[in-house]
Amino acid sequence: MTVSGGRTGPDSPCPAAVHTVTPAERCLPVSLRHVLEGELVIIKGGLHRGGATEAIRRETLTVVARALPALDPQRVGTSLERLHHHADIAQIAAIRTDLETALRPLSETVLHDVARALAPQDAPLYLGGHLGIRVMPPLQSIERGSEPPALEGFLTPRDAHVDSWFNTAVNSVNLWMAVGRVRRGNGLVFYPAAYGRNLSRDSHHTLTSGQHTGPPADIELDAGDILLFAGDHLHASQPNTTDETRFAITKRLCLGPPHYPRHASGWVPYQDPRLLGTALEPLASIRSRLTAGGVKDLLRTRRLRRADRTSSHGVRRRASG
Ligand SMILES: O=C(O)CCC(=O)C(=O)O
Ligand SMILES: [Fe+2]
Repeated sequence: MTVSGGRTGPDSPCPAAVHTVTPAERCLPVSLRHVLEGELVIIKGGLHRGGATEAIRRETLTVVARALPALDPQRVGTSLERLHHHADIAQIAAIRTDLETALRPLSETVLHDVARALAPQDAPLYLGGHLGIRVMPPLQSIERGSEPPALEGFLTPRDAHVDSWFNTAVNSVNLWMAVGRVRRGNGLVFYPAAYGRNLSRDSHHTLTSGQHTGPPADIELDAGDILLFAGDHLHASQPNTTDETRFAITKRLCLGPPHYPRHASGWVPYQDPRLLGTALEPLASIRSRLTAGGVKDLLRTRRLRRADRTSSHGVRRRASG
């Protein structure tokens, strides 16, 4: 693991507080309270537990083979990092979308496994429904103007932001799992000096310029490492200037019941895993639903359903009339 900073601006390199832990058989010695206080934690090889890294890569290769039937599987081999040599940006976008379905069960299993190994903490854990499949090809392999819109942070880089500006709880911890290796030039950067500060953003939910954030720190990971960070750490994708496609998966959990910011643009549920597999399972996400964000989301969904029904009625009437 390497942490370095000072890529831009006049600030001197900022040593991010990074703590590396090696997982023991059943337990991960990590304080999520410290993570929420700003510590960045790398669980070395955390995704290798139960063979998850290999299983994810295998499943991904199956999806790639299905999406690119003309491609000789030998040519991709096991090297997902070379995906951009075989597929253009539209094909990579389609593969990424397919992976959202193909990798969902495995990612859930990993989240539950990591959460079990992290317990006990000083508050119960709530597990997020979010799944981020982040496949980022080198920028130079993307023809200008051909990037699919609305995939910032998932296919193309996302500028500096904190996660609760989107749909995440303010007390959520991001499990950023490196499926392939992450190097300087294709990973994430953090602005540790900005943590906990009141930051302003634009309508695109990214940081407005001119605010003091201190120097960025970037982090290198080996395939299979899991980086834990507070979602409200200011962070950004590094535009991929390497010659490798970078692949990470994100899941999230909360320490204690989720708290949503008032001005979030969306909402995701978090489940109480203690209720899963019991008669109370239907109530597992109640703590997140009975919040202002959850109620707003319910009303929004109802409105959309009603609008959908009205327009399909209209279509039927028009069609039959
Ligand atoms: O992987 C990336 O480049 C963006 C990740 C991110 O913003 C997140 O996981 O919250
Ligand atoms: Fe983020």
